[in-house]
Amino acid sequence: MTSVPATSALPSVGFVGWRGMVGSVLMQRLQDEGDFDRINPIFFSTSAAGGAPPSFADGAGVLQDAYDVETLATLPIIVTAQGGDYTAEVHPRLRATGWDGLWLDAASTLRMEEQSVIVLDPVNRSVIEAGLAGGVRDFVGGNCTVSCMLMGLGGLFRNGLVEWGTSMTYQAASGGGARHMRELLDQFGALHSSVAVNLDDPASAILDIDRAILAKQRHPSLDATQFGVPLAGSVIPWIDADLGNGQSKEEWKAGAETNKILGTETRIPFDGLCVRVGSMRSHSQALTLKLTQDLPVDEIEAIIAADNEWVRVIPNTKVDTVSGLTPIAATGSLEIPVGRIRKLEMGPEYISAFTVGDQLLWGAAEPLRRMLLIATGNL
Ligand SMILES: NC(=O)C1=CN([C@@H]2O[C@H](COP(=O)(O)OP(=O)(O)OC[C@H]3O[C@@H](n4cnc5c(N)ncnc54)[C@H](OP(=O)(O)O)[C@@H]3O)[C@@H](O)[C@H]2O)C=CC1
Ligand SMILES: N[C@@H](CC(=O)OP(=O)(O)O)C(=O)O
Repeated sequence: MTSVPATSALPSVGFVGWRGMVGSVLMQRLQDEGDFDRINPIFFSTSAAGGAPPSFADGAGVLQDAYDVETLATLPIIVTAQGGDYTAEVHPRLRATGWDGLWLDAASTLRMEEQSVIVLDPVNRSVIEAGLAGGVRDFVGGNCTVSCMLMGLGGLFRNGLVEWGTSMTYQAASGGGARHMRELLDQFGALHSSVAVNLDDPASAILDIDRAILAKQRHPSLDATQFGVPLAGSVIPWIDADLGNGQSKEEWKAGAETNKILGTETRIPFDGLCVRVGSMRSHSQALTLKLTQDLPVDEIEAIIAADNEWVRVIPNTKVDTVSGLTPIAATGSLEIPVGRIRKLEMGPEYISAFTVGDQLLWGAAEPLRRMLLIATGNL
């Protein structure tokens, strides 16, 4: 066991996975909001124990070994964005030592365990409070697509207005992590390079360019290690594991997690298709909802807009939609735009909606950051 510097009266919080995609965004949010002034951070690493702490953490000690459960067990709170394999390996060993600290996690491993709560406090603060009061010690961020959807459309769900729903997602490369983003950019670069000369010549034939791009996309030299197949200039209509029943795990999470977060007594059927697209960051989704009532569109919009301070209803016009309802518009912002709200031909209770959310903010880092604040009495 390594001794952890106990330099302050502030609660000590161990951070694992702070340099990954979710971890980096979490670190940025903690800095932006001055949250490091409220805690004593201890940084862990799975790959560089003994190394220098991150440059933003003034006075923090050297990196601790993220697999050393004795050291982890000295802390009252651990926040991890390291990933599911890490959680599966370390969490049971740590609990087996008798540790009863709070484990805050971005990975899906523990989400559906009976003794865990999925955190999204603007939507389920009461579930979180009940969990804390009832002795729950594992608090897990939800699936990014589910959390962003509920931040946008929670008003309809929480008012009992959704009979069932289906979502068709357009999920960004960053959903896979830091290495996936790099791979997508490398692919774009390689594709561009393969036709750069022709592109510079306005007289070149577009079909020649098209053929050359397709040849490059299909060529084994185009690195697709992370996604398995090329994503640049394509889409991949499968995300996460194959459950063997025709459904992907990402699709299963939509129904399972939505209902767990909401704490529904009667399950709301929610299902759809999850698709990886070549956007960099922010997940989009097109929704069809069957409402329990025939409400006018302006009333539906008002219910959505009133649910929390981050949701923004985008008027259903072309000009507002193309400027305000895209990953480029949503990225880097905590605002969740919801638009394309209209009645569908199937009947007056059927509506469409489209929403985009920065899946690294409300979809991952922000619910964990806020749970840390709740746990330390700061929210
Ligand atoms: N990406 C997303 O949108 C979302 C992810 N999640 C979940 O959060 C967890 C973490 O995901 P994510 O942050 O995307 O994963 P990343 O792959 O970006 O990071 C995970 C770990 O990989 C290690 N790593 C190795 N090489 C690199 C590198 N070049 N750059 C950065 N880190 C590297 C780091 O560990 P070390 O420093 O110890 O070497 C890091 O903590 C997963 O369980 C994921 O399912 C949840 C919601 C959304
Ligand atoms: N699966 C999501 C990101 C993610 O990590 O989800 P989860 O935390 O549910 O495994 C995506 O690839 O876009």
